[in-house]
Amino acid sequence: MEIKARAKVNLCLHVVGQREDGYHLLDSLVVFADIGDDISVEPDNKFLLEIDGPFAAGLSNGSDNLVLRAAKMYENTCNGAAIRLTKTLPISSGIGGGSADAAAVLRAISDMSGAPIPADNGLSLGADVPVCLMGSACRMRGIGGELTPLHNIPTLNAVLVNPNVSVSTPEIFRALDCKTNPNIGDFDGTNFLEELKNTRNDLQKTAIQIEPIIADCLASLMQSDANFVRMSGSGATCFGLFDSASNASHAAKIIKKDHPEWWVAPCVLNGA
Ligand SMILES: C[C@](O)(CO)[C@H](O)COP(=O)(O)OP(=O)(O)OC[C@H]1O[C@@H](n2ccc(N)nc2=O)[C@H](O)[C@@H]1O
Ligand SMILES: Nc1ncnc2c1ncn2[C@@H]1O[C@H](COP(=O)(O)OP(=O)(O)OP(=O)(O)O)[C@@H](O)[C@H]1O
Repeated sequence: MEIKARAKVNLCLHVVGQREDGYHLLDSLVVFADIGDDISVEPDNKFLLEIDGPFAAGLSNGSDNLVLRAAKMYENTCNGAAIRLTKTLPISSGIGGGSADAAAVLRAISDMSGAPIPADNGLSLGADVPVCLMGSACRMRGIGGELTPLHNIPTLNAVLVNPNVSVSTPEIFRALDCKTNPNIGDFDGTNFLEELKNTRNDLQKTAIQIEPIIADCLASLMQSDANFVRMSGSGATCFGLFDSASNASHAAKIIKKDHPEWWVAPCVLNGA
């Protein structure tokens, strides 16, 4: 079974509170790209993981890999699975690569073996796993597990830019100076870009303080005539939105030419 573990983009991410256990309460609009990691899953008598692809070197195939942690949630309901992960998304980059991989494996083993998806929808593996299991535009609240589907978000031509710098999600949350920001408010998508401009990524300022190169990514997207730019998740990946696929592709070529060491990916967000 072959599955695409699609990149997640937080169009906005408001930090609206903090629980006693330290986890933050979020209010986020999440969409998915048509690009991601590739995963193949076949039945086996034990759980095995092989990794290849451009970002394979940053990961071990040991028991800490989210793919194996997801697979082992089926230890009592499935004999095993041989899994291949082709890692094309940068690691610790704010586009949920690890969570998308985990969600894809939860789905694949459930389909393959008939075992039900775990009751917490993978939340114990990572706050982004439930939204990645949903795999379509959602408003995400709570610590990540409260999901409401969104039907009025348009299909978006985008460019994702990562400066090849890993960002630690806990470090960014810890360094926030305000953890009680306002919620998103009403968002029905009828005047999408205008409504989006009234939202925020409350992690962006802190992420730029820790990794100033994120500001360069945002600036390069602005200079290539994006209609809107912002950082996704805890960074460092930034996205720009464009009028057309050809404008996005043109912008991606220019940014890559100026910054050959960056990961630059034109894509479609919230496509069919
Ligand atoms: C920033 C987001 O990507 C937004 O979509 C997610 O909230 C993070 O999702 P994730 O990487 O799957 O996060 P996890 O692996 O569950 O958490 C990593 C760390 O981020 C912090 N964390 C995460 C989610 C959350 N709601 N509050 C937090 O404070 C915690 O310190 C946690 O130990
Ligand atoms: N299969 C995997 N793919 C990516 N990262 C993994 C995987 N398994 C474990 N990890 C670990 O999980 C951590 C975060 O990975 P991930 O790439 O999902 O971060 P992220 O893109 O910042 O996600 P988010 O947007 O959810 O914060 C890293 O420390 C990484 O080493």
